[in-house]
Amino acid sequence: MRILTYRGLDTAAIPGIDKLTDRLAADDFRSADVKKVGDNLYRARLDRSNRLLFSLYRHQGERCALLLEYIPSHAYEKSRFLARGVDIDEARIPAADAEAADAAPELPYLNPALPRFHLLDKVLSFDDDQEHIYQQPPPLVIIGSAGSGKTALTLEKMKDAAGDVLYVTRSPFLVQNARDLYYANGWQRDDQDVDFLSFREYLESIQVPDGKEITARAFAGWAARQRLPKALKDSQQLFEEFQGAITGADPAQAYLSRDAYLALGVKQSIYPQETRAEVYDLFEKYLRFLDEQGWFDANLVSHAWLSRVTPRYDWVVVDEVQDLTNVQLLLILKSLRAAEHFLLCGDANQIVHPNFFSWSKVKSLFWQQQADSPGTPTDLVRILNANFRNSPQVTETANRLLHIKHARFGSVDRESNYLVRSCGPTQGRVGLLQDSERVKRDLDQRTAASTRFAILVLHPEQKSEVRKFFRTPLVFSIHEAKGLEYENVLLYGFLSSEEKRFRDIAADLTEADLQGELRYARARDKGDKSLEIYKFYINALYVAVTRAVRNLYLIEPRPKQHLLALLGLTEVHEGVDDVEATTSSLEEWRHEAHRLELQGKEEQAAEIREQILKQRTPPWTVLRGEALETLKQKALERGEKKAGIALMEYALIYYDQRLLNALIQSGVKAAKQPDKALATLEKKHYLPYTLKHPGGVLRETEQYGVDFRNVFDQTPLMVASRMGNADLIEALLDRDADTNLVDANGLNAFQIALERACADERFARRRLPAVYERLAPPSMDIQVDGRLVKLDRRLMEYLMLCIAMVLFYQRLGENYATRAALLSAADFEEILAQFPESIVPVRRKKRQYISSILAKNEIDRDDPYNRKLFLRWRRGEYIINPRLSLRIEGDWRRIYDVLSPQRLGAQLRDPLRWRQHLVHDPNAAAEQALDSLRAHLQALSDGRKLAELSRGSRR
Ligand SMILES: Nc1ncnc2c1ncn2[C@@H]1O[C@H](COP(=O)(O)OP(=O)(O)OP(=O)(O)O)[C@@H](O)[C@H]1O
Repeated sequence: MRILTYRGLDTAAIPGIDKLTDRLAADDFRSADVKKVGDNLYRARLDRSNRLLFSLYRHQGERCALLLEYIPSHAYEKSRFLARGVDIDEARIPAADAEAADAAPELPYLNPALPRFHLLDKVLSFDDDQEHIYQQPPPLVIIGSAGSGKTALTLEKMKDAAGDVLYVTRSPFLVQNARDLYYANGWQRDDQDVDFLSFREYLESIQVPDGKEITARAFAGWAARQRLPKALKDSQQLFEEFQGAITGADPAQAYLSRDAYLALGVKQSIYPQETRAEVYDLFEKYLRFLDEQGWFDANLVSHAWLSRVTPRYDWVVVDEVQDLTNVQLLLILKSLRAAEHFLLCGDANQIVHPNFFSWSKVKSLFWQQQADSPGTPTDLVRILNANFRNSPQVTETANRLLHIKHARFGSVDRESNYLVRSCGPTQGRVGLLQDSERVKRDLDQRTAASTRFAILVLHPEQKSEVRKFFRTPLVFSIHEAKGLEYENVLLYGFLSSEEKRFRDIAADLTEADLQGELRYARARDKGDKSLEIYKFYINALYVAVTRAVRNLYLIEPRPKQHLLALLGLTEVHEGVDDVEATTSSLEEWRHEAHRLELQGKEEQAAEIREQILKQRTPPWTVLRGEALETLKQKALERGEKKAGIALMEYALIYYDQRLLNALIQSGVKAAKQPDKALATLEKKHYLPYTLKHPGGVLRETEQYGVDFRNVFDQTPLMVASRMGNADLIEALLDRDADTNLVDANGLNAFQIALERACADERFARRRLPAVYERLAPPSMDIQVDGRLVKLDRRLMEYLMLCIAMVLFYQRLGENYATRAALLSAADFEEILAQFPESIVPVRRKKRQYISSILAKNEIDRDDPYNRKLFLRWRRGEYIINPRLSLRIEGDWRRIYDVLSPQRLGAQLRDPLRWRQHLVHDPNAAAEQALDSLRAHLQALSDGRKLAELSRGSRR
């Protein structure tokens, strides 16, 4: 058996490791005392009390043991790889033998020369190029085609960096994905603080810009309202020109002057000289449009922010750098404490519209930055040219395209001048299909229900043509296709829609022009503008082809085209028997819709939900806004009994003590015994959420979507969380339930479980750990002093802010009404004391520690890591900073708009009577106190200073 060691495992520090690995290598599992302790997790015996954890794999018929973790003194509960909180009884776990490896998963690639492996979401053995780059110090620019492992390698390199680290890329989807990969399998490093930010979030972390970022869609809407001359009809192209040529390219200015724009060289603009004046007129209109309609342009903001950004990172990683402009990149690099501590990766061949990205520009940007620090390395660029994602057949076609592009237009630049070596795990097919009714019908039948088959067209208008023949919702124009990948891809009329262009591209090339390696060559005719325009078409085709992981099909009405012949596609197939016929489950379609939504492909996601999932809107009325007001009227003013009960239920769910008081006063007796009423309510409304087999809940999610709202404005995830049903939570998360949605109190599902745990010690001990693990969102977006702060869930501040939100309802009203007190360290201490160790370690539960966190995050405290979460009202008493905002479902909302101050209340108390006729009603005084608290919160939210307010003294 082959032995491989995880890169994070320090074998030198493990006693008896050599003897044990010898035994494993000899397949002697018996002497190694191997036992199975988890899913592909085995433990072997090092000595009496120490153990080693490993996994089994196969590679090309060979058995492999992958050593993962040292477990000293039976301390399985501290293991990174075993699920937290495991309880392993060594005497009861089954023994395993070496044959277990024969059924183990296959490793797609294994470098024969490297004994160490890496681990993200899966095991990786780096090839020689990857390993070489992995060993290089920064600065580094890693260039590689799609699927060459840039992201994987970069993330592994990032793990070696201590201090403050930034990972930034344009697409929010990629950011989320990268973060998940990074922390997969329980990875953590205490001396590292990583921000995973999309470029927009990065801008916001310097200063949140006013308005919303302009989108291609909004731009297209604006462009449609202009009278555009024919040459400027393509709004996407115009958008690219504004964002890549007029703004963004020159960091020295926000945008080019008219003269500077007109003077741009042929290669610096999409448009020929004669149309540029009109383009610039439109650009000026665009600037006005942004201003008037409250949009912002990321380049313009980036330029403005150059004067605000300060160094705050020790390491910066920029992924998909080709999607960023020069000014954006400069803004990122300026956040570095040491200018050369960066890692950039990207692929110039994946640019669809020419946005004027070039590696030489990136390099010169770096050199400008470095002007005053000579002695930095000159050779920054490293190239990855393997492909681990696509089948060899698809890679071969992509390589041919690179050849054609090279032969016709010269190299994009010296750095993007390489072919791709396929390490693709599976074989595939590339074929041309007959454009006939029968083929299309058969193809549709095989693919309509499959999430693994997508159709790509060049122009958005072609989508409606495709829909005449194909039912699949997975139809994309090339601009939408970037970043997507599917097992099977059909290009429909891709070349025929621009036959002349593609004919001109293929020109008189012959097979002989497509041989050998690419050599760096400049374009044949630099002045020929048309060549620039053609690049769009060839790049588009390149991107389209590389979306296919395994099989690529083309249907062309006119299949006899020279370019197709150059790609080796001369034979037209009439049968589609080879095409995989799959019916994806509803589950898979749900995932697909969700994945597309995350990537901003709303149109296709909506189509899936409508056509395939057939989701409906629930028939009931959700209690919010007007419906809630009407209910209040019926219950409180008209005294309707049924309405009274419904309103009481609402008040109980939302800790609305004021509403409960009103109900008691209007004679709803049950409201006097909230605990009893709550138990009844849970039986009445939440029973299906407590069952071991929650089929009823899941069926409802199938009808209405996983995040539907019940009458109380709660999603199924929120209710499952409230009931502490970890299995149901798991099932809902598997269906992509959204953990960020909030209820009518502004609390998300995780905070709802916290709310319960704060009030119920048993829940905190028994239910909270499993819920916490699954539901706490990785970070909270907060805004303080106009800047975005991503509060990571690993921080104590995250938990403290969440608890403060919960205590707002549970304690603040009572504290203030009875003692004129707010929230203190004692309140937090009391709550945290009942949380289990796995959530909060003992040292973090101590009063002193809690006080230090409150103090460190006071708004006026001078501390570099102050997140300004709390306002100190008076000594030892706090509220959440009223000037703090939270991002809720995409929009910034001030904290006391998210929470509901009108719900602050205190329990009714009996009037005090003394002598014979003197009566004091404490309830009126309490209400008065709370009114003044509400007024204070409002004033502080509006920007008044605490010192300006007259605060009541303690009673
Ligand atoms: N050495 C390796 N062995 C096996 N699989 C690998 C290896 N390196 C990368 N991969 C896998 O190949 C796939 C592509 O890698 P990755 O996403 O890092 O590529 P990329 O260059 O960033 O691609 P893109 O430009 O499309 O984002 C991933 O599934 C990754 O896990």
